[in-house]
Amino acid sequence: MAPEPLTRQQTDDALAELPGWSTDGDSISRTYSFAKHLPAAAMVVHVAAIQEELNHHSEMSLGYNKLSVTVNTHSVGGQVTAKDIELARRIEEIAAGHGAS
Ligand SMILES: C[C@H](O)[C@H](O)[C@H]1CNC2=NC(N)=NC(=O)C2=N1
Repeated sequence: MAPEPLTRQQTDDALAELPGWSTDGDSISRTYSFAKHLPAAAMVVHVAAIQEELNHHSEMSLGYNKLSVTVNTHSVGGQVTAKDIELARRIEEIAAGHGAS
């Protein structure tokens, strides 16, 4: 069953518990910074593994020492759902271990 889209208020409330994450109303995103490139690249692989586990996938953009993650739920036409919040929480759990800030 497709997840229900969150209201903007529900999204804002959820993001209040996820510092650094923001929304434009259509997706949620965060950019992480690293001391150098390889830790950023390693986090991409770790996030990809989590995404496969959840069967929910973000857009990731890797720079020299930055990783940007943006996610919404395709199955409801590109809106924010609890699946996106769950993925963000899971990414937050591993971020510090990769030296991300
Ligand atoms: C068939 C498969 O379950 C779907 O395509 C999954 C895969 N990953 C997904 N990721 C995201 N972000 N939204 C989806 O609706 C989605 N659906």
